Amino acid sequence: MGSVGSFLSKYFEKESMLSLLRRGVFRILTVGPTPNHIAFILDGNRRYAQSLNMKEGDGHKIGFLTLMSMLKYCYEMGVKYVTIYAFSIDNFKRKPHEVQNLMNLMLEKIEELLEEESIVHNFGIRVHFIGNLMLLNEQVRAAAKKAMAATAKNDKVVLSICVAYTSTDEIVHAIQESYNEKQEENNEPNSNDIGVHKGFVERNPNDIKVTDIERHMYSAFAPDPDILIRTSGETRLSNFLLWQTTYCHLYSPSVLWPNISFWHLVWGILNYQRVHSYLEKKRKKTF
Ligand SMILES: CC(C)=CCC/C(C)=C/CC/C(C)=C/COP(=O)(O)OP(=O)(O)O
Repeated sequence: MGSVGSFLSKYFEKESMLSLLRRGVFRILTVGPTPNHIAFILDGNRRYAQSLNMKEGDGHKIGFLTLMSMLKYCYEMGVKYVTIYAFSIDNFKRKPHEVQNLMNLMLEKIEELLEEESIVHNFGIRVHFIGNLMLLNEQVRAAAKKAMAATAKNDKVVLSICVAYTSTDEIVHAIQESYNEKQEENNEPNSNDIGVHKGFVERNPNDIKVTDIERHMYSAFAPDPDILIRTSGETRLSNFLLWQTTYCHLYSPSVLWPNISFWHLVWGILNYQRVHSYLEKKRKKTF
């Protein structure tokens, strides 16, 4: 009992030291511009498991624990929005048993997120599931809806979990919704006049504008991400937030997702701060 007690006190001592160190680092970082929204592509979970001769699914389980730490770091430092790519529509093409295992893991973890001691309660997180939720099985869809409803009143920070998501699907969905809206507004079910234009010259009030499409994006409630972190050294966007990342800083450390650490996040933020004023000028089109 004594040794368990001393192990626990050493553990908590180390944890509070680390938390103190993190707070010190965040203090320094907040001298510069801090990101409001960070998006993550959690790449490399299977490769991590393979490299350690583990079962494939164990890589994803460890990946989930890594995600919990990363969320804690982000919210502790004042990031308001975090968006993660948890499962793309293309991932449905994986072997059926792998898709099933990932869905089971998702279900288990969504339920865990709603428990009393979870990170969701500790940080007052509002959870959004983003994507074509109709492609999910009944159980996962119901769990996702339950999590959204249970956290709907949380207003401190936001976690958007992209599942059954691709950016092109989101854009097509938003255009379709914009089109339906225009038809309703004009009460012209067969109007052939509705077009899409890029927003400079207003040709026709029936035209779908960029702002219409933006209002109908699944992610319309969040500002565009400031930083996108994709692990495993991949520099592709893989159909993730294509519409929202024009002025986003992309950081792709070579580390596999389960090995990403606090220091990678710090490095990503420092790099973002280095290019921040340039990105802002581009965003505001001041040169
Ligand atoms: C409820 C909730 C938030 C759950 C999230 C669980 C989680 C960690 C999902 C990651 C899924 C995924 C397909 C990651 C990419 O790694 P990969 O499988 O493509 O690995 P690879 O890049 O090595 O092939």
